[in-house]
Amino acid sequence: MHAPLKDMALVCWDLDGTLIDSAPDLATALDAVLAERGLAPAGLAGVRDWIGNGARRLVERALTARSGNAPSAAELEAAHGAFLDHYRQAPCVETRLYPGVAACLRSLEQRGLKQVLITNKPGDFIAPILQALGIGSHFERTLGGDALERKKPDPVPLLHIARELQVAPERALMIGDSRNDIEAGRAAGFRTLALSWGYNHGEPIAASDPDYLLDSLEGLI
Ligand SMILES: O=C(O)COP(=O)(O)O
Ligand SMILES: [Mg+2]
Repeated sequence: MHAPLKDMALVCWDLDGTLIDSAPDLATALDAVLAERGLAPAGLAGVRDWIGNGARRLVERALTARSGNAPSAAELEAAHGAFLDHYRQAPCVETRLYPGVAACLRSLEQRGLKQVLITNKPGDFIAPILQALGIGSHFERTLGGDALERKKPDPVPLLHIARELQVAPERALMIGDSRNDIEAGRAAGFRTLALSWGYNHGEPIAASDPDYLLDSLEGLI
């Protein structure tokens, strides 16, 4: 068995930038919100740099960058609501699985590993996207960014899942594309695996010093 999975019982997957390239549909919704406010689009590049800490932070970063000012609480509230409305209408039009994802999820399941999804994305969007892409059946649990008081990089969601599934932290692996995943995993006492293709606020994920770093999921199968 490959080193990252040795002695593991539980694999916790991040969603955006790890399993799915969701930036195009996020950009469509975000750009609609910006256009309604007379602001220039965020585009794919903006989304890729600003995603990772949940929808509200994505909208806040976009408004701040494109208007030159941080939004007031009321402006942010309204724009966040508008973003969720737009995204809800089309969460999985251009969103795609990254190469090797479906095969990897199948392979790990066949080896008897428990698999769960821990994302900072609002929970309502998880099932429609997983279903549209045909990977929903592989996860014993899914946890959205609004499910608990705290989200990644806080370890709370990871520890919550490990407790629920009765797996010791040292037998759990967090796999993700961003420093939020690696910091959460380390703080939870999990092993950490970073994937190089996702979104990490414009920085190389190696800077977060994960236990393992892969450029392809072939390395896990
Ligand atoms: O910030 C988001 O909404 C995406 O978060 P994720 O990378 O934790 O799936
Ligand atoms: Mg991610």
